Amino acid sequence: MTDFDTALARLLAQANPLGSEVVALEAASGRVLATDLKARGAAPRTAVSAMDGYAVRDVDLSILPARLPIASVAFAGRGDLPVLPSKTCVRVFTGGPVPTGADRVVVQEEVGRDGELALFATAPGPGRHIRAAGSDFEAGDVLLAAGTRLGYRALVAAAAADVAALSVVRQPRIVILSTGDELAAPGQSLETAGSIPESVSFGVAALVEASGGQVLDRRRLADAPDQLKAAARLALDTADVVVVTGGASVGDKDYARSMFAGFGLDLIFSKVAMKPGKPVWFGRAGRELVMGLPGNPTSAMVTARLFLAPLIAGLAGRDPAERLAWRDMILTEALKPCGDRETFERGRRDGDGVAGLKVQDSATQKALAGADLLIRRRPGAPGLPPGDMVPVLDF
Ligand SMILES: Nc1nc2c(c(=O)[nH]1)N[C@H]1C(S)=C(S)[C@@H](COP(=O)(O)OP(=O)(O)OC[C@H]3O[C@@H](n4cnc5c(N)ncnc54)[C@H](O)[C@@H]3O)O[C@H]1N2
Ligand code: MOO
Repeated sequence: MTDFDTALARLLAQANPLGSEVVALEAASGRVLATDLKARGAAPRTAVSAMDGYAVRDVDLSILPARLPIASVAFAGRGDLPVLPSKTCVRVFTGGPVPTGADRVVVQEEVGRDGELALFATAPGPGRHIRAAGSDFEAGDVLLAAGTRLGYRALVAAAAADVAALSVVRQPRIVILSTGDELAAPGQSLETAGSIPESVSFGVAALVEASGGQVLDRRRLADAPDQLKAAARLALDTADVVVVTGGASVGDKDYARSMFAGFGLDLIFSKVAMKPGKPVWFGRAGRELVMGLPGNPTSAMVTARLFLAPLIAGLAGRDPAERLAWRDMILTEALKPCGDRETFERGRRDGDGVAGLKVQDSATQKALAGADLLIRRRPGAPGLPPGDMVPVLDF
């Protein structure tokens, strides 16, 4: 049996970004840049006005009041640079090009009008209201470095670089195989004696997607070795990571590992000294990674959260450590002593603190829904009173 930290270290050694691919900007949300993103052009390309008003030379306002004819109008989108003849002004709007020679834009609230004449009665304030060409960025500037996750703010910068497509880390493709004769599609289990709704793959798929992966396929499989082998072959042909649920333990029909044996499965760890989730295993079959999750739903989700989420994040080019951000939180209720296996107790937020759930059964599905935190407990740790600090992870 491998201890938890060793298993995690071995897993993280495999959690490296996959290759890159080019995607349209529209499809880039949440992806990770594979290369630096440089601006095609400067922003702004010419000096533009920051306000609606009148572009003027200071010398033309040296005697006040001043009356200046409006030489032309510059809305945002005007393609040529306006000319500012001496002793005139140019009517400008926010984002419109400011003529060369203009010292400032006087905001329109400070300017009167008499037909095509603009009337300047008072000295303008200190603001010039001009955004210089290239003041945001110059052509060729790196706007986003390789490794940047394209969240909603970064996407604005990416679009501003004036590119239509981006080189991003390839999204890991995942196939989930749920094994067990007893499994039925939700909505159909009551119709067959002995069957139960297959629940785990729904949680695993959502966790994979939240971690940056793409679920290609999800299959329910009976405990029939030939069928399992065929499904393993198909999954390895299409996926980067195959996740198998159930059949991880020592039962007579626990085939999860053996179904990959013919495809060169090399185990990286198998059985971890943790509770719940002891039967979790991880390996490589050729270029593909395979993870076996225990069938008990809470065990499956705890191990998926602790091992699968950082693995997918790392393959997707994200920092796996983001998915392992343990922090200390105050206990609001006492905790019992920990047994001899490292334990990931399910907890819930309780005000600013955390309380362990009453139900700690690894098969529970109802209590799982309310378990928003994991509390990490070292083997042999003593019971703890309310007020003590414990390490927690968002679950
Ligand atoms: N003699 C031993 N028995 C067991 C051991 C052991 O070490 N020695 N380990 C126990 C532990 S710990 C766990 S966890 C379970 C996990 O075993 P498996 O991975 O082989 O899981 P199954 O036997 O296939 O299923 C366990 C349980 O979960 C239900 N299940 C399975 N898949 C799903 C699914 N996709 N959706 C919903 N429910 C599922 C299944 O019906 C079983 O009730 O083994 C212990 N036994
Ligand atoms: O350790 Mo199992 O994964 O709890 O029931």
